[in-house]
Amino acid sequence: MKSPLVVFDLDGTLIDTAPDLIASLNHTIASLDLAPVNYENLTHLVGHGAQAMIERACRLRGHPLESGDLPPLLQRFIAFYTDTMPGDSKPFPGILNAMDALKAAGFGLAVCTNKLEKLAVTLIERLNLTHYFDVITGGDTFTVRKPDAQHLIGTIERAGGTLSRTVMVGDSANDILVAHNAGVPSIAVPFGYSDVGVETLGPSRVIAHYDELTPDLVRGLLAA
Ligand SMILES: O=C(O)COP(=O)(O)O
Ligand SMILES: [Mg+2]
Repeated sequence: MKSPLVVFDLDGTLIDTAPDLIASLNHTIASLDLAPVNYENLTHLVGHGAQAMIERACRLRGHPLESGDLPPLLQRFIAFYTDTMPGDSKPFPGILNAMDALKAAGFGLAVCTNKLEKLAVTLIERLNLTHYFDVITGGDTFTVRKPDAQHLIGTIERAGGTLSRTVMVGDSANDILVAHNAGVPSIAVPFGYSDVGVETLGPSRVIAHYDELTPDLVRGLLAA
């Protein structure tokens, strides 16, 4: 039987990236003379990748984008974010111990994020976390992204895992939805960037701290 696989979302789940996402977004929209956004705004903006984040921020600031506006803004975002990474971004409390314990128990670990793959890989590299993961897939790795089941299914395939032995961990609607769509159990964390309470998203479990993310919890969800 294949080892269990735990697939993590990135922004708001593995890593607290909010300060750098906000700074990069504000650097980007400043070029249009738009007022900055804050953490409260971010929960409505993040989760669908950089393009959607920029489009939503511009709309929020009363400047809906026209076709052709986006590419230079996206380049500006990517350049600034790449230059500043890892910035103030850091792994959430307890996640490294939890991943160490999962790996020691023989579990595979993977990342399935709607962040652009290159940005996700670079951030994880600069935080020296690359060795934890069998695979990192982003919002542009496949032709579809979360909440489309194929993003998670493709991630599991690349990690050498199997659908019936996988649990998804995330902070937002797209993570719980992608797990539901792929038919795998999900664990929600309440400290990320969801604009609604994560318990309302229908996860299999909510954990308040990564101390709770043990091999036994994952085995229990897989057995249920
Ligand atoms: O960057 C985003 O918009 C989403 O990132 P996430 O899927 O890792 O939460
Ligand atoms: Mg997230």
